[in-house]
Amino acid sequence: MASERSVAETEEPTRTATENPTTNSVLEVRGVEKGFGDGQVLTGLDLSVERGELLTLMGPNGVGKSVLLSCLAGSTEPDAGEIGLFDGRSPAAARPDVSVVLQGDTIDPDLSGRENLQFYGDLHPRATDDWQALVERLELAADIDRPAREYSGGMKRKLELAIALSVDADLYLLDEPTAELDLAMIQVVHDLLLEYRDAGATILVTSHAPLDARIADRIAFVRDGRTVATDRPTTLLDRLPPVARVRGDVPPESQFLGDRVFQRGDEVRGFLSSDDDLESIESVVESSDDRVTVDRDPPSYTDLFNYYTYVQPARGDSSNAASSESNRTISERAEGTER
Ligand SMILES: Nc1ncnc2c1ncn2[C@@H]1O[C@H](COP(=O)(O)OP(=O)(O)OP(=O)(O)O)[C@@H](O)[C@H]1O
Repeated sequence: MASERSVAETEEPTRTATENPTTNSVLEVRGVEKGFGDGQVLTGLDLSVERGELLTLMGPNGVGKSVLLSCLAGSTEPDAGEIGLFDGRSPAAARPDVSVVLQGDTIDPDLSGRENLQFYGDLHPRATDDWQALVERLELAADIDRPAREYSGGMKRKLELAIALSVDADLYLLDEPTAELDLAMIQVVHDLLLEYRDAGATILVTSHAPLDARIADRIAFVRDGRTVATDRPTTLLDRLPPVARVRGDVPPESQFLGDRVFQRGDEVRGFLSSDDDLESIESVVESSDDRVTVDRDPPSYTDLFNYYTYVQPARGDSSNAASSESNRTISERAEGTER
């Protein structure tokens, strides 16, 4: 039975692996570029994932999250840049210690759920029988002998996740594991990922759902093919410009940073240069109408997503501590050598 615990969007992560100062890097990505034909997808992406942390890679549809994961898994060759896993191994060399789910790329529709699990279990050297408990937790047990072609989108996501998590890996690369899941099942998946993280696994999850920010030790936002911000969720929230909430009227977008406003239910939200801008918004809305309110509101994870996706000018990620080391190659760092 799925947990009934509510998923509060602004709930903060309860356990944070990155508070442990002894962690070290499991995944290093430096200047990765990848294009298809004339279209450039990744344009020099840097990323570092620490041992035992759960990092959520966020960005809008089509920004290149899956392409990056495919590069990390060794399924796609980058055009440029470096990828080092664990002690600087290539994706191909690291494969026995990594468990990967690339969305929509895993399940054989002609096999049942159980046969898919057995097929992938035979392929991976670190596969376990944990899939039986996982399909129970994910409420897939009743459908496990049906052909996968009959599965809904959410059932396929759950089967992919059971395949990935039944491997006793050191690093999990999970492409949008909560896509198409209902809220109760998202909570189950979040609980599972935190359990794996707490047991010592390193997890990289991609997502365009602000809800997935709540389990992240760190979030990395991708925009225009590179990371534009990487930090703990609370740090990123603290760093956001003031958020204005307007109810009862829609002020001009030009009043807000990035000339953007965001509709949420019956309110409009936008970012301000400073709290002083609240007054100028009040001056342009229908302030004689009692139903119109303008106030400052604490930022939510949706605000965080909107800011880094649509408002902040795209630029390199100065907050990614690892990028300050980008002048050293991954192999140099793996060997502990200095330039
Ligand atoms: N094999 C390919 N050939 C050509 N273009 C591709 C290929 N694979 C990905 N792309 C393009 O790369 C871009 C990034 O795709 P990707 O699937 O990585 O996005 P994403 O960030 O994972 O999006 P979503 O959140 O929708 O899953 C898209 O424009 C996509 O069309």
